[in-house]
Amino acid sequence: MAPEIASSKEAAGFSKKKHGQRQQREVAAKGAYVTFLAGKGDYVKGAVGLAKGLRRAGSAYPLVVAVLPDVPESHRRLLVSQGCVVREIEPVYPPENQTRFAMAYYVINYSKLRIWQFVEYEKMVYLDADIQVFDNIDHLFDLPDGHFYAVMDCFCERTWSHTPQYKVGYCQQRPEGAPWPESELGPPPPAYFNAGMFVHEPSMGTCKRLLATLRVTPPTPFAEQDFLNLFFRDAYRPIPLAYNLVMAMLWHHPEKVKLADVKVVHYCAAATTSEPPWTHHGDDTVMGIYLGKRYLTPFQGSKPWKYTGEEENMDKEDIRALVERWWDIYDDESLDYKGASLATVAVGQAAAEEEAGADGRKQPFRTTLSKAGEVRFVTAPSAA
Ligand SMILES: O=c1ccn([C@@H]2O[C@H](COP(=O)(O)OP(=O)(O)O)[C@@H](O)[C@H]2O)c(=O)[nH]1
Ligand SMILES: OC[C@H]1O[C@H](O[C@@H]2[C@@H](O)[C@H](O)[C@@H](O)[C@H](O)[C@@H]2O)[C@H](O)[C@@H](O)[C@H]1O
Repeated sequence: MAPEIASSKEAAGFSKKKHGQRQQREVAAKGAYVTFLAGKGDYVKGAVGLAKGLRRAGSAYPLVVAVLPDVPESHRRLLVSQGCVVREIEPVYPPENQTRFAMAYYVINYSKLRIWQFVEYEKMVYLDADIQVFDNIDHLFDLPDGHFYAVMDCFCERTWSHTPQYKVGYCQQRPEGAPWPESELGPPPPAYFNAGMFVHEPSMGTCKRLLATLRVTPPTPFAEQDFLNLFFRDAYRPIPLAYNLVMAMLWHHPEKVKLADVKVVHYCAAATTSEPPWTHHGDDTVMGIYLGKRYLTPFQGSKPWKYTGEEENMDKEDIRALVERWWDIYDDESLDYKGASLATVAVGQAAAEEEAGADGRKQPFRTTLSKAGEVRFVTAPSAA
């Protein structure tokens, strides 16, 4: 069955039934921001930073954090203490397939599709946990219904090296650059968005169609981002770069970036290092993909909580300044949630034991690189 393409109305989850639901949901909250959290690692810092950044920007909407079952209780309590609405979601996996994702861990990102189930909200703005909001963007909730809004991505990073665009040097951000070889490859690819930030309308009908279509859609390197671009191809409406500055734009298309106008920064630059990422940073939990001579380490690069400034492109002054701005918000105690503490954050022994694992040791894992691109998870030798 060919993958189903959502119509504009479909994209809004609009259906006759929806109108009925909408009447029933008159009291439904108009909207909420939503992010996604998986695992026991440091992305929780990103979610806390995002909650504080939205507060600093004076947002009127709550932040929902969709957590996979493996997010520890201590991280959930921390998020609640920062005023977040924590909602556990079931993982979503793509059909079995031998595809190699651009990043091995992208397979967990399919679980983002669960946020279409949050039908208590009429409209949601999704933000990756490695995003920070520096200006109020609440006006996005007033965008016309019936479309899928997101910022166009850039094809110039190594993470795109598997694509025909990268091979011919074509990027949608600069179509006047290397022209798309239409005679050889047919029409250029349709506008393609970065799935780290988007405006969508939750609907059970749309969620069911997303999951049913996913079951018959072979996975591709950019995982749920590729899938969402396919499913919402007709409903997609590009919004300005200011709403999701994909970091690589700073060195691939600097002429398109006016930092003073940027409202949302996406710390998503993957970096490459000559040393295996775990030795490079002495951190057993860092994953990496072997590219032949170098390792692609998604977690380093521009992730503020892992930032060293040592990797390729990361030593640029504007990157350093943006990372500092992220930390200024994260460390600002005046931005902590002051509401009724729905839960105290017991980060004491109990939580530490919980995270250390049954045998009391921190459970590191590490990829071992049997050959370029193939990644297997094994226990870190040091912990053996
Ligand atoms: O171990 C992980 C990896 C990813 N994520 C979530 O999945 C999103 C997308 O992953 P990532 O940011 O690494 O993708 P990028 O945009 O950097 O390619 C993150 O922002 C987090 O919200 C997570 O919670 N834990
Ligand atoms: O699972 C696929 C992921 O694909 C995207 O990450 C990529 C993409 O943006 C490339 O264009 C960049 O070159 C790359 O650095 C970046 O990691 C989304 O940001 C992320 O949320 C998630 O959907």
